[in-house]
Amino acid sequence: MKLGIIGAGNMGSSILKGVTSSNFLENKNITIFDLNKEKIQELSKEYGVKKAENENELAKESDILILSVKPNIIPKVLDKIKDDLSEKTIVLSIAAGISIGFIENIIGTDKKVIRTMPNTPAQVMEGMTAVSFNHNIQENEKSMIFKLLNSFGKSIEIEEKLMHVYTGISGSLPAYVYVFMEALADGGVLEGMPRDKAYEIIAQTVLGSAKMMLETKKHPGILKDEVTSPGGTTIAALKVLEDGKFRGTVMEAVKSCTEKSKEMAGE
Ligand SMILES: NC(=O)C1=CN([C@@H]2O[C@H](COP(=O)(O)OP(=O)(O)OC[C@H]3O[C@@H](n4cnc5c(N)ncnc54)[C@H](OP(=O)(O)O)[C@@H]3O)[C@@H](O)[C@H]2O)C=CC1
Ligand SMILES: O=C(O)[C@@H]1CCC=N1
Repeated sequence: MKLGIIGAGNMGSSILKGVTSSNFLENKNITIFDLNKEKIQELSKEYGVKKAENENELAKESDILILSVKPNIIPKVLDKIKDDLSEKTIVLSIAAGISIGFIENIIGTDKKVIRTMPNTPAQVMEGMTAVSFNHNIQENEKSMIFKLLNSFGKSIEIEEKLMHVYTGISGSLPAYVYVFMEALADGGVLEGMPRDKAYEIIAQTVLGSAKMMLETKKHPGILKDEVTSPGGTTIAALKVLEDGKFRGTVMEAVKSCTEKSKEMAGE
């Protein structure tokens, strides 16, 4: 099985890092292509993967071809490679706001097309990826794709129409979490905590909080109540967050992200 990755930017290289750290397939069976020759030279050396000379060469030799270029570049890439794809090639897009139908319109409805929405924690094998399949994907191919996606984290099949909101609660979420963590560190610095210590403390606390929710399966409200002593420190902080419309602001952010994804798709 040969895996090709077109576009080795933030997300493409995160997937590359995750897949090569797993035992999904041997690194020599992975080939990458990016317009930036220096970047692919470095990545191919770092991960022991092959590099293609161009998109066409990669499309011809890949069984699964991951498209990880910006959404506005997708039509150009598809146009270029459409004659290099066989009916067996699985084209897997990670582009925000690019539908399965849009891809089929360019390469043909007889082709195998998968739409996904991963996230950058893939590079530490803690990614979360949503997936929707077109009707040409067989059950055994679905299993293989889940193995691929699970090699760098977890994955879930969703209805394609939910991809927009999924982007709002997962694809883009790492950025909101990092802004929250940076703001927490600023608060710590304001109160005299050295910044490097603050980042370490906050990252471990966010990791532990997420792990607790996954492992205990308790409602987040219950986990919150377990931290919140009557008349204590936590409720004093939560009151400030509520006064600042924390929850409403987060909900608006998810809505705005979802709407942007729909706008990019022309919906
Ligand atoms: N970043 C993220 O967290 C996530 C991104 N995505 C999706 O992933 C895709 C890529 O995003 P991201 O990695 O952030 O973007 P980047 O700009 O970091 O990466 C895209 C890469 O593709 C290269 N490129 C441009 N044209 C071509 C081409 N014709 N052939 C090969 N490579 C090309 C770019 O080179 P150059 O810079 O020289 O143009 C760049 O290195 C997008 O569609 C986005 O919606 C999905 C989930 C999460
Ligand atoms: O910001 C973006 O458009 C991409 C999609 C999800 C995360 N990054």
